[in-house]
Amino acid sequence: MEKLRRTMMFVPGNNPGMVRDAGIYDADAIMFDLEDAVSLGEKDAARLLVYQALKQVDYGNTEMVVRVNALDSAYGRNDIFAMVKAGVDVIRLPKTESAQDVIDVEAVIVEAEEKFGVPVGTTKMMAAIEGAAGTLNALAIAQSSQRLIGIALGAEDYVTNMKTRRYPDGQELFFARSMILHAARATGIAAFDTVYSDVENEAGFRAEVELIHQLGFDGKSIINPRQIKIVNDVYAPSQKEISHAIDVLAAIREAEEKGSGVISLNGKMIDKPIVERAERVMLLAEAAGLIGKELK
Ligand SMILES: CC(C)(COP(=O)(O)OP(=O)(O)OC[C@H]1O[C@@H](n2cnc3c(N)ncnc32)[C@H](O)[C@@H]1OP(=O)(O)O)[C@@H](O)C(=O)NCCC(=O)NCCSC(=O)C[C@@](O)(CC(=O)O)C(=O)O
Ligand SMILES: [Mg+2]
Repeated sequence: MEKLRRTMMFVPGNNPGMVRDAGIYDADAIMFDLEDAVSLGEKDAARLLVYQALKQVDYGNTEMVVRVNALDSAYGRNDIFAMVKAGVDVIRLPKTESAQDVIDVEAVIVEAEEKFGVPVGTTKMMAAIEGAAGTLNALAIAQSSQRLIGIALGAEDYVTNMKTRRYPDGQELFFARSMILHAARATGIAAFDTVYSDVENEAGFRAEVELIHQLGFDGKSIINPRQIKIVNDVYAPSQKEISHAIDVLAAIREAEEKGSGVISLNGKMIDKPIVERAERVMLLAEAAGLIGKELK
């Protein structure tokens, strides 16, 4: 079954209080950051803090992601070794520019898995695209490893690279968002939108979430627990969508029982993509607490 990742919450890896309590807010994924949220002087301490947290703190079933430093920095290799040893679920590469960036990081992950007796292939990856080169190479990046669960936009770095800034309507991100979405969908992996840095602007944040939901993103990187409910609200299906999904799934079950290939509901033909959408509506409805498992 598809794993829901509506929210991936960045948690600065050098903040002991935030790292310790990150699990209480019910983000779909927690993303400890060892890269840009951590100053150079704190890199080693942050790596140790995140390592200890992954080993000792109970984050329940929440997916644990760590954004490591780039491999060509003084920290990337040590970050990867420590996180693999700690049993992290997903390693996020920052500022991915090419398929080779992913292949290089994967090689270090394999080394670390072998060294620490972690079954090879266990550690998943995601790649953040944060500039023009990565955007143009999005498809090759998405195709570069079986370990990739998804690709993500990093808009703050992206707009800097593009010599612009972020605007309320997000026009400046349209090409990158489209490239990332198409690359993800073409390869069957997930697409994650970028952070919204103005935490106090809830209306602006909601408008951005509505836009990326409409475009088809699986979810969004976030930076503050207050952003979780807004994302979950926007991604929750309406009662009308849920009722329709229930009818679609009932119709397909009935058709299967009768051995019929063609299904119609209220005079409209129901085909595979409609059934797939109905299943996803039910998954999102269950995650939003709008239905019980028995209705799925
Ligand atoms: C923004 C702010 C300072 C606001 O602080 P405030 O104090 O006003 O927050 P409040 O709401 O008052 O906090 C209420 C309670 O929640 C706790 N709490 C808050 N935030 C929490 C959190 N994140 N994790 C766990 N706990 C948290 C807090 O400790 C308090 O707990 P308590 O005291 O117990 O009540 C704070 O949120 C924060 O630091 N965020 C993370 C920033 C960060 O990680 N940036 C790097 C990643 S982006 C990047 O690099 C760009 C990118 O690369 C991205 C891409 O690639 O997509 C690109 O290029 O675009
Ligand atoms: Mg960035």
